[in-house]
Amino acid sequence: MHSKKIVIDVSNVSMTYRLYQEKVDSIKEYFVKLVKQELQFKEHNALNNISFQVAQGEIMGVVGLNGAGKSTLLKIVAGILKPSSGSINVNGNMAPLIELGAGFDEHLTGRENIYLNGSLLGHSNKFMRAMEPDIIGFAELGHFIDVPIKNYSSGMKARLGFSIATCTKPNVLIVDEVLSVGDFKFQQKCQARMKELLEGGTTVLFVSHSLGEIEKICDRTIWIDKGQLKMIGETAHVLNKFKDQE
Ligand SMILES: Nc1ncnc2c1ncn2[C@@H]1O[C@H](COP(=O)(O)OP(=O)(O)OP(=O)(O)O)[C@@H](O)[C@H]1O
Repeated sequence: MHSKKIVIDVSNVSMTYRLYQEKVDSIKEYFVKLVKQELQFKEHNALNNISFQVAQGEIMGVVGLNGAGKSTLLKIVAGILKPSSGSINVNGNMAPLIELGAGFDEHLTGRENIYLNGSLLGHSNKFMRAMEPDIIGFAELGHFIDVPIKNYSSGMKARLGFSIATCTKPNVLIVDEVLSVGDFKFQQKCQARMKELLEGGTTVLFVSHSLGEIEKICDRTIWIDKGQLKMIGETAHVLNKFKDQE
């Protein structure tokens, strides 16, 4: 393990959210209170000094009870959230399969959003033009591809998001419960595509509540408990301890 290249390096990461206590009735009132520093908030420590490394080709699972901090951790690794302290280093091109379609513009059509989302993922227009037929075909949106996204169901949005995020073979995949996207037929397609991506050395960080799924695919697993890294190690061992605690 130690001789392998480190692809994900998380070092002393902490995350504190501010939970505002007061109810403000308008944006104006919010800004007035903000400027006067009258907004009361409580701080919530969602992650506390987390450090771990994932080596090239390793599939790392993340387990923990509701609210433990798993999604926060994934969003930080994916660069969607900035940690309050600590650092993250990711080596390689990453496809975050979390909050699928979060970067979509509701007023643009599915086809236009392919280009928008592609550029957010760092792809050129020319590249996205080449990928467009495959993306549209996989998402199975039919004529809806030229309809503004605001008319899509949440499943349709997620299908397009998944299709765009996986149109290239990334070497780092960040996955949050993505296998529950869409209906069961689409889930099977997602699983097949995930399997393809996993073959051939992709490094993965994978959050799931399905311990069976984690056991099936993860080499090592991290257990997050109330924002703390409770345990990291070989999957079967960590899952046994995790189940014992519940
Ligand atoms: N934007 C936010 N603002 C304030 N608090 C937040 C925010 N996002 C998450 N939290 C809080 O941080 C903690 C960790 O949340 P997170 O979503 O990371 O947990 P999780 O382990 O992914 O949970 P679940 O299994 O339920 O999805 C929770 O207590 C949650 O309420």
